[in-house]
Amino acid sequence: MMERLMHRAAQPRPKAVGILALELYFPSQKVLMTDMEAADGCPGKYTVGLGQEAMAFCSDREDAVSQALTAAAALMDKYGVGPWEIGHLQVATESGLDRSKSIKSHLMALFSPAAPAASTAPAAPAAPQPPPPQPSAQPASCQTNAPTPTNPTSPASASPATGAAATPSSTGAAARPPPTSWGPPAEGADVVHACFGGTAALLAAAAWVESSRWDGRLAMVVCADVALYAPGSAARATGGCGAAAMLVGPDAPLVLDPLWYGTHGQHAYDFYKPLGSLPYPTVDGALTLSQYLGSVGHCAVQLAQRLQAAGELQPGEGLLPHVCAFVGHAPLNKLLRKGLGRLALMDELRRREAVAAAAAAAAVAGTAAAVAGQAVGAAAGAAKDTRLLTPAGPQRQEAAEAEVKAEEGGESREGAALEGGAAGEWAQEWVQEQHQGHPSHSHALAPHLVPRLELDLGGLDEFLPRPSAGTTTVPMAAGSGGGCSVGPAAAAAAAAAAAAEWRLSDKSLEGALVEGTAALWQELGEDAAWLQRQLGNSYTASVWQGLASLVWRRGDAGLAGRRLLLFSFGSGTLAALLGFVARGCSAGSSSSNGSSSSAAASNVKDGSSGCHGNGDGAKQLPVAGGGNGDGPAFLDPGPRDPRFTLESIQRVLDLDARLAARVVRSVADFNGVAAQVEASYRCPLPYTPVGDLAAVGRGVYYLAAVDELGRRRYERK
Ligand SMILES: CC(=O)CC(=O)SCCNC(=O)CCNC(=O)[C@H](O)C(C)(C)COP(=O)(O)OP(=O)(O)OC[C@H]1O[C@@H](n2cnc3c(N)ncnc32)[C@H](O)[C@@H]1OP(=O)(O)O
Repeated sequence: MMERLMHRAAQPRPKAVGILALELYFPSQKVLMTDMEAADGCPGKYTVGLGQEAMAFCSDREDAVSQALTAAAALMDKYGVGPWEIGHLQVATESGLDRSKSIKSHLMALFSPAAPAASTAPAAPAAPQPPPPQPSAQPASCQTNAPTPTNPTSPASASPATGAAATPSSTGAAARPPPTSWGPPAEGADVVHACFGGTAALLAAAAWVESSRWDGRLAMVVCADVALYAPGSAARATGGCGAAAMLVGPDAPLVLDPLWYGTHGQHAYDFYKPLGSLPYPTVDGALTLSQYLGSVGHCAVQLAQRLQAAGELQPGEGLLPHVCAFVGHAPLNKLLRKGLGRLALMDELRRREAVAAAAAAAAVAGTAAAVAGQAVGAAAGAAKDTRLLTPAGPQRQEAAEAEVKAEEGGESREGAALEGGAAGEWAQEWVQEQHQGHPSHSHALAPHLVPRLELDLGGLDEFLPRPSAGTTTVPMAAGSGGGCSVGPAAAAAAAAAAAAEWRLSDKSLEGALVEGTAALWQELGEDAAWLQRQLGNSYTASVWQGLASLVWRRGDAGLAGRRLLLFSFGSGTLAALLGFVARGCSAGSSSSNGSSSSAAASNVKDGSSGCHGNGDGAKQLPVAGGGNGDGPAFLDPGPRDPRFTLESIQRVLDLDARLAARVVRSVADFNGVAAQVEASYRCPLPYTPVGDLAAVGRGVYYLAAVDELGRRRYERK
């Protein structure tokens, strides 16, 4: 037994684990924000103030279960993936309908070896138990029905599942033949943590693929939610709904970079769903916003520290010049823009810290040589790569002078020692593997994106290092006044935490950051936010809708070889900044920077590669970062399964057509449908949904009935 385990441990581990395939589902109906503004008498508030265009909504025919079923089934259809290929299934939601029975258990109907499910009817019932007590008053829109037959097959469920939402094998690839025996993906379960659940599920799926328990199959992650807020509440216009399904496995076109990972967790009652008979959350709107933006800061600090410990980021170097896109959880578009502004602020803080630390060290050493060397080196690196928020006045002058001096002195940051630090040896291995032996990845990758910005950052200097070593006075969080004396390590941690939340409630700084990063937003944020603006919030699925939007708009040519930064947030609070590296088939990114590698070229002559269609069989390497010339090359041949490439994801998404097919409903219609959904939470059993089936597209799962024992039956149209 031990030998067998050791043998498995010695086998090569899966590489480049990440997202292989991505599919979305959003319902066919939407309400326009301009119409909601007119109805609420607040022109401009939802379109300009929140930055939204439209909100997707659904009737009581659809819920988190039906949407999860639709997205998962459509993914398998369109990518030609057989149920036997999936060995692990995670589901994320915050719109659960049952406190015990998981959504995953409903999805298992798709993995029956006997037959794929067109209907998810419950099996023959056990001896009926007395139904739980129900509210005596039956809402006007409730409809009772006769007890549901035990194993019904409706005409709809017998029809093939095709249509707008699910076109079988859109990638043109057939599912691999089933093995003689296979088991359903029993591993994995529902994950609940507000909107962060999808990311937690994705990380768990990736961890399974990377673990010694991996059986060689793929993992699937499904995120589904309905965001509906109480009528008349400030949050009403920030609803939405939808689902995302992803396949996770090795040799992915969107690789989860284990180094690019910064997290934050905190207890807060900003948004939650206490037990009750309504679908609405309890929201402290202002607190949700500060939790979100504070989490951006905390995650950025953590991520930068991790990268610096692994030698991937120099002191003073910012995160944003290393990424080609920013994708975020999007309750409202304006918040995403503020999030990007906050990231830019964190980069600026790092830059100033490095300048101040070097100056403090030089002051302590008291030598002119130290001033010329360390201070100038750090300042120059920072000034060169992180000009997101160019300081005003004397500091700007100082930074500019330092940059010039460094360039004159031929300072090279490539020579910086690689620190193992907390990231440890595995991190260095990853760096070596991915970056062809270049330990540092510190080129200014996207300096052309960096805007000049005049900002009053008064008070920021309080956070910067002082010449004295040892005991330090740590400034407290914004506006709190005095500080306290602590040791250096604790001081550093406290200063980092305080910096992450620096002037969080300052609306004028917030506005200035949004304005100052307007051009950066167009470059990094707009492509991902494009879809989210048109759908509204769909909680766990939101951030993956952003990723889909980015792939749809940029495709292989605009993403291959580049890194994107994804911010996931869930109230309560958990958050993460994650880096993905896009691996493509096109030579676009490499031809723009002129880099190639014969070693990598020989790797792709393998006929099984998903990236062999570029003429001479010798694929040019994509390059990390913005592709402006001198970034280190990734040493891999790109995705290997032709079903799973950036191009196939883009083709499957087909977002223009799907968005165009949606139907605009009036605010009155939306309110009527939402009232039915609310009523369905209080209806006695058995219950038949009242929502119009004509609004359910072909290939879409819907709720057919709820029986007298509360068992829900879904069918596919
Ligand atoms: C829910 C999750 O998914 C988890 C999270 O991420 S939590 C983070 C986001 N929180 C939520 O989505 C909670 C649900 N939503 C809400 O509670 C509320 O919609 C909200 C708190 C986001 C806003 O509610 P509000 O108090 O009515 O908004 P209010 O602050 O008055 O106006 C919003 C913006 O529109 C602007 N605005 C207001 N009226 C305007 C008008 N007529 N024209 C143009 N702009 C206008 C305001 O100036 C404000 O802009 P800034 O924030 O940039 O200053």
